Amino acid sequence: MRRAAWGLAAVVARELRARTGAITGRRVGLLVGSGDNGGDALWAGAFLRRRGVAVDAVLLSPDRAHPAGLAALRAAGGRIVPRLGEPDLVLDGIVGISGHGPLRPAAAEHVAGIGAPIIAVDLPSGVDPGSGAVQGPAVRAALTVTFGARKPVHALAGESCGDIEVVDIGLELLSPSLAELTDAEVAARWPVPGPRDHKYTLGVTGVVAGSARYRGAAVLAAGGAISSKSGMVRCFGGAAGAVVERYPEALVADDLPDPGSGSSPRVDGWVAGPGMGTSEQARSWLEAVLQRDAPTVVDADGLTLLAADPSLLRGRQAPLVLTPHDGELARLTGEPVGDDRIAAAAGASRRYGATVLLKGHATIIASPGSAPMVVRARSSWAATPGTGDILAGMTGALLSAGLPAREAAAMAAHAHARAARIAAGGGPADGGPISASQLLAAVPAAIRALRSTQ
Ligand SMILES: NC(=O)C1=CN([C@@H]2O[C@H](COP(=O)(O)OP(=O)(O)OC[C@H]3O[C@@H](n4cnc5c(N)ncnc54)[C@H](OP(=O)(O)O)[C@@H]3O)[C@@H](O)[C@H]2O)[C@@H](O)CC1
Ligand SMILES: Nc1ncnc2c1ncn2[C@@H]1O[C@H](COP(=O)(O)OP(=O)(O)O)[C@@H](O)[C@H]1O
Repeated sequence: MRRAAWGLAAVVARELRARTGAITGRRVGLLVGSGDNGGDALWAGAFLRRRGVAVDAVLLSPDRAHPAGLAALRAAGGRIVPRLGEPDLVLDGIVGISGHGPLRPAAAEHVAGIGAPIIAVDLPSGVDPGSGAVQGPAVRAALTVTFGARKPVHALAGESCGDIEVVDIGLELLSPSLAELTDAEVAARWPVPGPRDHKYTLGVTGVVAGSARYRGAAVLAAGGAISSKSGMVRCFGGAAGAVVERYPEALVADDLPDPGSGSSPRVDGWVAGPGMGTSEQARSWLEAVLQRDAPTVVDADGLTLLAADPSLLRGRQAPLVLTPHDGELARLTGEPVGDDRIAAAAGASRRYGATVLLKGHATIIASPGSAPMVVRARSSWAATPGTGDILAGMTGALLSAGLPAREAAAMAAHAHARAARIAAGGGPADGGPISASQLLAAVPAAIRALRSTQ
């Protein structure tokens, strides 16, 4: 605990200097709960006293405050107070990762009275450690300091956690229960043509998308596939004309050829659903795609059709990726997504025997038999119509290149989020509004940026 608290105190001292220009003479308030999390805050307070910081602590359960931490703070000249005055920074040591439920009323009252930035110890108290859900009063931190490794809550509740800082405590940690690819890992797996490659060797992507009503969805899905890698893209459906107008490189047809006809063109991975509607025609196209022995992404209207008739998957063996938003996941499972998005995605994954990519600010990827993965968007500018159609195309392009379903989904979401940030012109100020077309135009730049990390 002392090693963790030492690291925590070092971060607090750094933040004090960055935010106020000094350490000595500044004021730090501690909100201290009954567990080890409170102990970390108390010990950190004791270390900060040695650097000339005035430290006041509110004990939310005075009888159960960590005895050694409390003794150390008192010995170092820290004060126990009924309320925090006007500190420069506050440490939230109310509850740690064994906490549950929103802040209790007394803690909530103290938190509501704080005007200073809050540094959360391990996680912002009141946020559910497993799901990241905020179901009542909770701390909203400027910075969260955690120990040893990030935990799922840090990805799932990014807005409550603020920036995340991991303090090394020299322990051999178990592998995280929620995996996340780094930029370099995505870049290393991205399909890149070599000297012996040609237009067929990186995989042909088939896109069944669009209708008279949703012409744009076909253009965006095809564009997502075309922009993600070299290799051929074939588009089928009621908006094929719109696709080829925008992308002369796409091979298009109004109908899906019968696989038994002999004239069926080669396709190594499919995308089915964006904008294709839920007509009888759309259903029969989805059925035809799902009967083929090639990896497939089902998105949008394809998910609605699948939810209405799961027997469309009968006999299917080839890899399948489903890319629902919350509404579509609810259709697939028959119940609302709820607060535990990992459990919801994992449940659908088991039910359909598929990799499920549940879209959102934290996108969850659940695959049968594997640890769930998360992709953090780090910006919310992608929340605009048509961006999901692009993601479906990108995922299909990676599947057709031969990547396993779970990796293809996580890599596509990772590059998609990067493209959104590039298009928004981010930086510390987070940029400004984008349309789906602008996100699509930034996909090659996102891949270049990822590859430059290698
Ligand atoms: N330019 C084009 O051509 C474009 C064409 N597009 C195409 O349009 C077709 C319809 O797609 P769609 O997703 O808009 O409608 P649909 O599946 O009926 O569900 C919508 C309902 O679900 C719910 N909902 C809950 N959570 C949600 C969430 N996180 N994100 C979104 N919705 C959420 C919400 O209900 P609520 O919870 O508000 O009651 C909402 O009313 C599809 O083929 C798509 O490809 C679009 O891509 C846009 C660009
Ligand atoms: N608040 C948000 N923050 C970050 N990304 C978001 C947010 N809301 C949606 N997205 C992303 O935008 C895309 C929206 O997809 P979707 O809902 O299918 O839209 P559409 O059907 O209009 O294409 C997904 O990639 C999703 O992860």
